[in-house]
Amino acid sequence: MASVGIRSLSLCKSLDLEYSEALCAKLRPVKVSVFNFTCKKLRISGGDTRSNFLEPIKAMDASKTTSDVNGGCNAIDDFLTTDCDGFPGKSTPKMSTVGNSTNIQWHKCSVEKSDRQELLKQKGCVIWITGLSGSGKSTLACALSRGLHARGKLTYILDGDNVRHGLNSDLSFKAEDRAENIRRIGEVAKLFADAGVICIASLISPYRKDRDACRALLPKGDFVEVFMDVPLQVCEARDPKGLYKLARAGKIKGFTGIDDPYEPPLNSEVFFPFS
Ligand SMILES: Nc1ncnc2c1ncn2[C@@H]1O[C@H](COP(=O)(O)OS(=O)(=O)O)[C@@H](OP(=O)(O)O)[C@H]1O
Ligand SMILES: Nc1ncnc2c1ncn2[C@@H]1O[C@H](COP(=O)(O)OP(=O)(O)O)[C@@H](O)[C@H]1O
Repeated sequence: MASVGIRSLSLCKSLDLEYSEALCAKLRPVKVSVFNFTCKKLRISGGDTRSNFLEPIKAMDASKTTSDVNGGCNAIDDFLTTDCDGFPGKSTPKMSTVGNSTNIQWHKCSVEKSDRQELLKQKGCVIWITGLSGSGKSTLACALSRGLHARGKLTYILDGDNVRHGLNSDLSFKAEDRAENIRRIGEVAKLFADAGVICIASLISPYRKDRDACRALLPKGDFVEVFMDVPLQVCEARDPKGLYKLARAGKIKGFTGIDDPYEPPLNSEVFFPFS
């Protein structure tokens, strides 16, 4: 009989998600609350949202001729990008070097994360599900997404297997490629959270250092690590894709849990122990 452990779920007050998937019937239902967000005033409302939204743009466009002489930073530009620092005639832009990218500049927009969160009435965050192949990561991710969707919350799943079909199709399973896989997914997850979306990342992410680096990308409290603490023997007995069998037969090299390490989290916010 499996049981559910929760180390800390203090993130949520306003919405409780009862996790009780049919597939996970053996698990005791767990209240997962991640979304404590008090909605402030909404700026866009009413049935005719689209045309209301355009009114201020039209009004500002009418004043375009007078402000156009002003370094190309006219009223409509102001509305779309209040920050005109990048335009000629304005303050000297501050250039940076990040990794191999030189002479780059962060462009700030007046529509910020908080505005998007207000619009969506939720808090953008990352729920990071880690565990061995076959531990139930995808099942939990999907159940969580379905439960939140039913409650009007916008979610998006970044599943390791799926992302490897596109963005990360150039990566193998050797250690440095796994690290790059996790780094990229961490960065994408951060963008989703910045968009105000509840991003559910579901990937083995076997190395602690890589997961911790993803955590460090987000403000404190916005990264919720969920550990599927299911023993190798259980995952191997499930073996839904037959990969453990192939790994044991030596047909897959470097398979997590068999001949590649899995480093369990030391302090995950949520864990699902199997007993
Ligand atoms: N060598 C090796 N080790 C582990 N897993 C392997 C391997 N080769 C292929 N697979 C399949 O790839 C899925 C894991 O991809 P991830 O992107 O989540 O892995 S990782 O985070 O980069 O370690 C994983 O899917 P899940 O079972 O959903 O975890 C496996 O089906
Ligand atoms: N709580 C659970 N109890 C029993 N079986 C489960 C549970 N969660 C998932 N499974 C089954 O285990 C297998 C692996 O689940 P999956 O979600 O694909 O794991 P992962 O994404 O970690 O590889 C699937 O056959 C799934 O139906």
